[in-house]
Amino acid sequence: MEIQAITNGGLVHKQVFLGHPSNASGSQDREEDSVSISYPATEVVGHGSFGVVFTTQINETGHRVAIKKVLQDRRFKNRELEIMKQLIHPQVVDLKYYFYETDPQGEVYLNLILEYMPQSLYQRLRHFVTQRSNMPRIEIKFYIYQLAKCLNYLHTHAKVCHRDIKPQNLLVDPQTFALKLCDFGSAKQLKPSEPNVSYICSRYYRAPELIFGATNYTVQIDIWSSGCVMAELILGQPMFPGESGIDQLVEIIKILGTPTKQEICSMNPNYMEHKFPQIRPIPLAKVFKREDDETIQFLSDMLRYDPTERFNALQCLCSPYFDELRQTDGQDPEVASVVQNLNLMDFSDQLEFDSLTLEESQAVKQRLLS
Ligand SMILES: Nc1ncnc2c1ncn2[C@@H]1O[C@H](COP(=O)(O)OP(=O)(O)OP(=O)(O)O)[C@@H](O)[C@H]1O
Repeated sequence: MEIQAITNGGLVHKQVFLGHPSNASGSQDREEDSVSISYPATEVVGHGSFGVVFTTQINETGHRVAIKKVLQDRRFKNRELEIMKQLIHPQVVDLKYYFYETDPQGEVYLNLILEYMPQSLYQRLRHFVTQRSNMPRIEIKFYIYQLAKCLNYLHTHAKVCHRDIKPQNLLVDPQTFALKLCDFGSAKQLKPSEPNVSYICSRYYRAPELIFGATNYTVQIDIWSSGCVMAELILGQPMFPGESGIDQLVEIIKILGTPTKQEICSMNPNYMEHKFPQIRPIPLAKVFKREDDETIQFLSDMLRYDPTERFNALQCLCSPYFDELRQTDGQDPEVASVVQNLNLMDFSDQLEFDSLTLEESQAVKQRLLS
């Protein structure tokens, strides 16, 4: 779903709740957490599977925002809202406010007022593809680094799995190269003791354990999707363009080869007895002919069948592939200025390393900041 806005003059006045209420523990909507705002009325043009998104500017703050309107089932809390209220990170689209509306038929709608970003990564990539050119390697590196930073925060601090990482849900500003994750409509806090549905995530980006129908999957499914996104930015087209659920597995096997018994066991032990045709892997260096060793190695670390062998978000951040962003001596001044403006080397102990022991976090910091 893409968004557009047509302003038709009139001002809308709304009493809205703050996206991050002062009393973080309470999920009740409290009057003391509400403010009044106004914005020019906009006509909705884009429709998605769950709702509509339009854009406007808040009069009181001057902030450009995107308003996502979704049908709200009165019987349940909205999971997207509950998750977004908790998330505060530079690489997550910020929930500024929210409000409810009832239409003449009595249907309740939830409106999420979000920080605005000019483009999706999907649109950005199309820009290069239509020009028959490639996205510059350094631009890919800026985006994938921010995605890894975002997932490290989501997975370790917030314990949230996004479950729908794809270029359409990664919003970018091509002027600054900032990237922010949006659409938490499929996101969930995964608990090891509770099963989760496997029919989530958009087809091309689905981790193999989801295709195998696993219900005990982990946040590592987001890393697979991120590997697919990175591959797509390099290739200019999806790496595994499956035409159906099962064809998706065929596309993966065509490149990575048939998974071993142990890999299948790690994805879903129920498939152990299943016979798969034996296909040999194609080395990634052949698929990505013009990429250097670090890039190939990093892609293969993200695109592993076994979710426990697949890099986690922090391992991704530590990959030599990103050393170009960390280099201090002789770094290209343009790269250095993007790194500085986006605060890419800024880490908050509390948000980003709180799953590590003191020793581990010191070692990681040395790697990340050297
Ligand atoms: N904060 C934002 N700033 C700018 N554009 C946004 C923003 N949030 C969403 N969009 C645009 O709206 C599209 C749809 O948003 P989102 O994915 O949250 O809605 P959805 O109903 O879940 O859509 P879909 O059916 O594509 O899953 C995004 O792909 C993006 O193009």
